[in-house]
Amino acid sequence: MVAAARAIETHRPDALAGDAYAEHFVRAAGASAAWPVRPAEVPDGDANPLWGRLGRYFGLRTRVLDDFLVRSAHAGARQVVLLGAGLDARAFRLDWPPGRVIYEIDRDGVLAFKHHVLDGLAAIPTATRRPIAVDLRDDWARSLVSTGFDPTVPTAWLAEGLLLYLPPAAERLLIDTVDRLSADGSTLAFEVKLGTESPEVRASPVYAAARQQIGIDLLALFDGEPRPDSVGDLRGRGWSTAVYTPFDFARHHGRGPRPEPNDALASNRWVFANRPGTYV
Ligand SMILES: C[S@@+](CC[C@H](N)C(=O)[O-])C[C@H]1O[C@@H](n2cnc3c(N)ncnc32)[C@H](O)[C@@H]1O
Repeated sequence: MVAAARAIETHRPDALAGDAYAEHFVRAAGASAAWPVRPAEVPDGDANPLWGRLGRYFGLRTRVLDDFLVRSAHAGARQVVLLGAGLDARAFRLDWPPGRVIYEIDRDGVLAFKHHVLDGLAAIPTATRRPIAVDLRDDWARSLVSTGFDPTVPTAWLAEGLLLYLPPAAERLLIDTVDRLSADGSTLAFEVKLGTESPEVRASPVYAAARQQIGIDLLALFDGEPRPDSVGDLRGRGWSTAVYTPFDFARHHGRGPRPEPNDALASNRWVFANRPGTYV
């Protein structure tokens, strides 16, 4: 779904991010004609709650986190770790400074599908890329370090669209591991949902549209348990943190999504954290 949104974003006249691989992932997944990859294929355009509004949200998120990673790399991060990398093609499409190493962590089946598509396109990474097939509920630090990750140099970490699917114990493990393996000057960005959705929000058009248009119950995918306070945890460990709503960035870029009543996006926060030693 994120890949379809990125494909649509790529072809918007006011695109905030470009991902030429995204539409190939959607097609290879065998998604039916109901899955658009161009703005012209979206029924009702921007008024469509799923591919219009939520799609714009994914486009905005992609751009904001592209900027975060590239800025971190230029500020001194030598390594990038994409946690729950999914079909993120940043290792192929961003202009990395020389010498950067990108680790992509996800489950085996997801990475196998990704490699099948990228190999078919003869895609060439723009940095050294090291995929790691591991479950983030397990001891993934060991796999990361044994693949060459160096905890003594600054790292940029990203958990985009991930924590809302993980059980609280895995989120706590993730924050603890990032803290333990981060040299001074490291950065972390992640997305959280504050609390569980109210009945009004659960009835919002975006969730209904996902069920109707692509047969996916998004709410059923979220982990429903109370979330840990990862921002407070990081602050207690000496990280500086800044928390934004997506609407802050939408305003900055002069486009949607904008807040609306019973908004499924209202509880989303994007968190940027720095380990003292640099400021990105
Ligand atoms: C919504 S996707 C986001 C993917 C990517 N970060 C992006 O924004 O394009 C969530 C990803 O997290 C991965 N994921 C979820 N639970 C995981 C787990 N326990 N271990 C490893 N990966 C996991 C999924 O396989 C999926 O690729």
